[in-house]
Amino acid sequence: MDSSVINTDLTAASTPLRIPRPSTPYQGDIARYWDGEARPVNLRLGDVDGLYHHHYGIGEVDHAALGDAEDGAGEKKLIAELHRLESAQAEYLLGHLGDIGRDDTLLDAGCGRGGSMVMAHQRFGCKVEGVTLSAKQADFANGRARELRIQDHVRARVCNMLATPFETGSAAASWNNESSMYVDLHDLFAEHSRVLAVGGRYVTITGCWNPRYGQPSKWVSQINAHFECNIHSRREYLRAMADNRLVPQAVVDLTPDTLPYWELRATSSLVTGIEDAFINSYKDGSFQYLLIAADRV
Ligand SMILES: C[S@@+](CC[C@H](N)C(=O)[O-])C[C@H]1O[C@@H](n2cnc3c(N)ncnc32)[C@H](O)[C@@H]1O
Ligand SMILES: CC(C)=CCC/C(C)=C/COP(=O)(O)OP(=O)(O)O
Ligand SMILES: [Mg+2]
Repeated sequence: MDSSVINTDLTAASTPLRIPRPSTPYQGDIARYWDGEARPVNLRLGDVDGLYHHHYGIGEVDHAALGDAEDGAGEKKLIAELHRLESAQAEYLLGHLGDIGRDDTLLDAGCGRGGSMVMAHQRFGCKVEGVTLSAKQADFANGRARELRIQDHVRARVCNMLATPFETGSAAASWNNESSMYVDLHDLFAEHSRVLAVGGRYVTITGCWNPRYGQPSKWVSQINAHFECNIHSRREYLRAMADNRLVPQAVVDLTPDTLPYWELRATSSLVTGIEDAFINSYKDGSFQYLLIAADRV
């Protein structure tokens, strides 16, 4: 059997999905990275309500909801608060997808453990197709969909987001939530542009380096090394979109909105060591947390 072939029948949810080989050695590294990922900062937050995210939070911290962090109850409240901010980030992204109907199909490019896919289905009642390089993540996301009995609407598959099996023009909207720093942006937006219907909406929330700073700062380099990713500049996003029939309708600098999340996270027992790089680079202006929503024209 050719293991590079992917099942392209989108209606056959119960058909076992054959796992494609990663296209490049780098993608093999990224698949292994996410297959092996089990950080408490992600799993314990997901355990709060069963929505498992691999992105960061936005919004004001509700200090009244936080107890004394020294005792166990305080730690639990802090985890719930970090999770609330991460879910608020996903809701904010979904709020930029436009009018989505129950019969529409959405694409989550780099879907992780599927938290945003579940939220999208719960919000719009539509189908959501996700792709990730990690078989462990896809299994996890599909397991959650089965537990929620929404497996006929929410499905993750192991697939390269630069070459998906989805039909041309089949998606009403698509997004990357903190997953575009693993791919070439021209290749990425060419594929979104192909899969999106004309008039469809593309949204990304991403960290990008700020061309006004000059070059990627040492903090940005540290984040790249930590996650084995390649953070692009804001300019690259806008240029690659323009080259692929994606016309920005909203560009929102979420940097001030994500800083409270990081400052709270830095006080928790779940720190991973990357907190200072985010806080310092957001504060020195070398790095930005951005939402871009674009129309496929
Ligand atoms: C930081 S996680 C974000 C997960 C998810 N978007 C979320 O918000 O929870 C990055 C994701 O991008 C995926 N990814 C990276 N490169 C990819 C590629 N070429 N094709 C498909 N998925 C990819 C990883 O497998 C991982 O699921
Ligand atoms: C904004 C940028 C540059 C993001 C890089 C991509 C990334 C690893 C996101 C968070 O994943 P995670 O939730 O698994 O990370 P953590 O364990 O730090 O919470
Ligand atoms: Mg996380």
